[in-house]
Amino acid sequence: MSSQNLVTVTPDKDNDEIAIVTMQRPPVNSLNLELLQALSKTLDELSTSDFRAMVLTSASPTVFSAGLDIMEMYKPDLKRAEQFWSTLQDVWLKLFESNLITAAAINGHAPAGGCLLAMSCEYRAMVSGKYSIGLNETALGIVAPRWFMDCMLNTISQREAEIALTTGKLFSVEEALKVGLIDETAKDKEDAINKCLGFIEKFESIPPLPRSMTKQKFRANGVQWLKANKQADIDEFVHFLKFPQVQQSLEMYIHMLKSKQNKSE
Ligand SMILES: CCCC/C=C\CC(=O)SCCNC(=O)CCNC(=O)[C@H](O)C(C)(C)COP(=O)(O)OP(=O)(O)OC[C@H]1O[C@@H](n2cnc3c(N)ncnc32)[C@H](O)[C@@H]1OP(=O)(O)O
Repeated sequence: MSSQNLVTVTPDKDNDEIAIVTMQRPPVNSLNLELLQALSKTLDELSTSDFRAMVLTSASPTVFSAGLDIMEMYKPDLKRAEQFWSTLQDVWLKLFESNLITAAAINGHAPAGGCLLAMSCEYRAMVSGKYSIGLNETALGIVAPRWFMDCMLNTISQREAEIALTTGKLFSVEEALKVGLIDETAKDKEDAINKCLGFIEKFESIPPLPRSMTKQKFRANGVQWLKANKQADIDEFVHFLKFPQVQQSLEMYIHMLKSKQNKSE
């Protein structure tokens, strides 16, 4: 699939000022460099378009996004790893600080980087079912960067976030609702999108500029560190990938994912 098709933008059928942004990198929307580049380009285009709001969702029936593509971190080409991390930083900054009203229709699992994308939006509706969401990095033997943590702190309490991150917790849909990691549950993807549209409707009579400036002021503390330390953060990521223990943990995790699949065959 060409990178152009990895993300589609469709106007909502009843309101052409709302973009439905769909990630479609089968099977699980894992965020590789190309998907991140497509997201970054889409966010640039949306920021200068007539759209005033976006709903982020996925074309997969059971996965919103499986997070970062582990193959980008396992035995990586270091130049590509730098570009990969820098693009992830850009996607996060563009989405977290977007002028648009942003909502996530989470139609399946959203671990790690998938949770980051959802948390970067202003509102989250998640389809009920045996899905999970959270920052599970420690369970993989890796450490979430501090801007992932800052992003979670914009959503849930410091105490809940610290326990969740240190234990690598993946929340069930009910648990996520209870701690405020998601705002509402939905019966299916269509219902999740409708709930996002309901959230967007709240701003019907609010002028866009003061709205987005207010949002950005609330979010300024979270982005300040990354903006001041972009290159140091890239260097730390690349340095971290060079540790044999990190590569070993990733290798074990990849085997676990593959053997999980063999078992269910
Ligand atoms: C300093 C570093 C900081 C890093 C910060 C962030 C880190 C991350 O985001 S790391 C990624 C964390 N993600 C996960 O832990 C999720 C892993 N995946 C799953 O748990 C399941 O795949 C999921 C629940 C999302 C979906 O389950 P299923 O629908 O049952 O699918 P499969 O598990 O069978 O997967 C299908 C296929 O996709 C491959 N896969 C899954 N996730 C990833 C991934 N994140 N990266 C790359 N590839 C992934 C999986 O191995 C299967 O591949 P095949 O065997 O080749 O079909």
